[in-house]
Amino acid sequence: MKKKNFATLGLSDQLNDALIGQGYSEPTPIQSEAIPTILTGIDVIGQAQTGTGKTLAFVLPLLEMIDPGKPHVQALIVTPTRELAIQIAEEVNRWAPLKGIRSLSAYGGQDVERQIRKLEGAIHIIIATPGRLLDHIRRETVQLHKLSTLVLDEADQMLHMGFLPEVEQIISVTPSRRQTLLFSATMPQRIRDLAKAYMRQPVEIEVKAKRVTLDEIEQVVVQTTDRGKLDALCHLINEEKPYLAMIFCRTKLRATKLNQELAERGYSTDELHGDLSQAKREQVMKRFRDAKIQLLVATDIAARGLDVEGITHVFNYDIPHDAESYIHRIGRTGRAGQTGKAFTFAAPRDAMYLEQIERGIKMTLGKQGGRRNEAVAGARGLEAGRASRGGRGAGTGEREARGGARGAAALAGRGRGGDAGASGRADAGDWSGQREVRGGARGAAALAGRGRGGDAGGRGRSGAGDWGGQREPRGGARGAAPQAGRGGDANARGRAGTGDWSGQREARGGARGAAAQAGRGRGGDAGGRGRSGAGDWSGEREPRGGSRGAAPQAGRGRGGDAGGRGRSGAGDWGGEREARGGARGAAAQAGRGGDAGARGRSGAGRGTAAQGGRGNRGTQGRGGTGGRRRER
Ligand SMILES: Nc1ncnc2c1ncn2[C@@H]1O[C@H](COP(=O)(O)OP(=O)(O)OP(=O)(O)O)[C@@H](O)[C@H]1O
Repeated sequence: MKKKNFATLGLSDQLNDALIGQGYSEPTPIQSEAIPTILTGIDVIGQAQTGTGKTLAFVLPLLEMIDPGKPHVQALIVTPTRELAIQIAEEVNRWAPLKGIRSLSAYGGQDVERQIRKLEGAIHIIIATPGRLLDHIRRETVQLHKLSTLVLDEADQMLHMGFLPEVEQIISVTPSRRQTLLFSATMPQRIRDLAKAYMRQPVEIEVKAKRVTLDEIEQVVVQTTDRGKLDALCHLINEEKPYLAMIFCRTKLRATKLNQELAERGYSTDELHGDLSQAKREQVMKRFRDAKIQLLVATDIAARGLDVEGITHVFNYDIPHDAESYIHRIGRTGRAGQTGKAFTFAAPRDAMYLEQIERGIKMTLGKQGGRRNEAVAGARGLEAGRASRGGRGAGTGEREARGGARGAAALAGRGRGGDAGASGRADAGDWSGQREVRGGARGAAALAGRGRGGDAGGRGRSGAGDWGGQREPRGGARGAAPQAGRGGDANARGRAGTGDWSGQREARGGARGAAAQAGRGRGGDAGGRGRSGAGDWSGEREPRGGSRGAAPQAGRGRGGDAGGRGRSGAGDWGGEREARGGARGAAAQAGRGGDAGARGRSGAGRGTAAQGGRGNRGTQGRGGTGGRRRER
């Protein structure tokens, strides 16, 4: 069977080639279903889980349908927040110039005059928040009477009370024969019914999943008290050591206060909410995206749509008041096939909300006392392993070997990737950790075999993670594989060198930089090479972030885009204790890309150290896989 790519969905070779070049060799399920339907010109309500590629599902057909020869606004994308408008505008701008399409983003807090000046040339597509768009409509600086397609992203929120009047005003100045597209991860029935009043016989595309939330996100409720919350949060942060984390609060005031408290305790943190100036909002988002801050304390303003690579954890410091908010908040992690963890703090008086959330997501969440219940988590991992029959997980851990073999099996062999015709295979992660070797072989398999990497016909290979950690070598071989095999686009190779390390103390992040983005490639764009040398270092205490600098952007380009290579050297380092995160970089995104006919390969992380060779039998181990609010 011919492998699906974007051209088989009806997109031009030009866009298809560019997508492949950027590591998007295979459409996600929502893209496969929505793109051809949208191209026929009919109305669509599209629903799929968070982080599954809905943005490109509507952006790509829009770009295909716009005629750059016609000097008027043909497509409009409306989003609930400025951050989302900026993010989508960036996505549009990645591809629009290829087709000679000009776009404009219009959102509050930005200089109107500047926007108006930009509007003087022909603009084909506008990405906007409702308030600012209405401002332009009133000033008659934007005319929508020839609009062909209107997209409401996060449609359920846009049609909720807070936005509905503005959306109706916008709709009233567009042609009635326009195409209307609605997308969201959540679409309550009452909103669907309401939406139909603004649509013409819409086709409803819903990518069915077993659950509404992603399996890739481990969800835990932390039972606490209002007074105990801050300590419980800090305890979890210290224990979990997120790479990037989002912490959600109910109000702007509470977000500011929590941010201050965390800063006083020495955390790398900042806040995001609607009381900040636009310049500050943009600066915070940039610093967070660049991993210059580890924690982002936010209100629900940041709950929807934001796609920031590297968010490993979401903390609901204040419990969300409905299931939709919960789904979107936790959906900031576990995106595009990665794994993540979501902790929700619940005080006794939050019981009602918790019930509501559990009803909404149709599952009962695991509960913990103030401290994580190690045994429960450990057992869960093993259970998952058994159930999925992925690889094998030999765990001989003794205490708190939490998560243990989980990766080794949980998702092994499973993948999104590794689709039809491909073999999905992941070796197990052997480990014999003794204390808190948490995360263990996780990387070794967690996603290995999963897929995106090493898609049908391609190879996704990742070393296994053999290691015998002794004290808190957490994260261990994780990098060695998590996304390994992911990349390596058509005809390209996504390769990441290994992460050699012999960490000693808190050498956290380890070789991570060396590869974090390695092979990933924004860097080595079409025809080019993204290469970065290794990051040698031998930090001893808290050399956190490791060789990160050495490579962060290395090979970034989704792996070495079409025809190019994304390569990153290894990160050698020798820390001593808590060499956490270990070889992670060595592969974290390594190989991202590696699709059709390509190879995504990631070297292993040789662990020579005190903490055990976390690294992997790796080089060869095959993981593989075959393959309601207003804008604030
Ligand atoms: N075909 C693809 N192959 C690989 N990665 C993809 C593909 N399509 C999208 N992605 C990536 O997946 C990530 C999530 O996509 P996107 O932000 O569109 O998710 P979403 O479904 O809109 O999520 P949310 O519901 O949270 O808004 C992005 O980083 C995007 O670049």
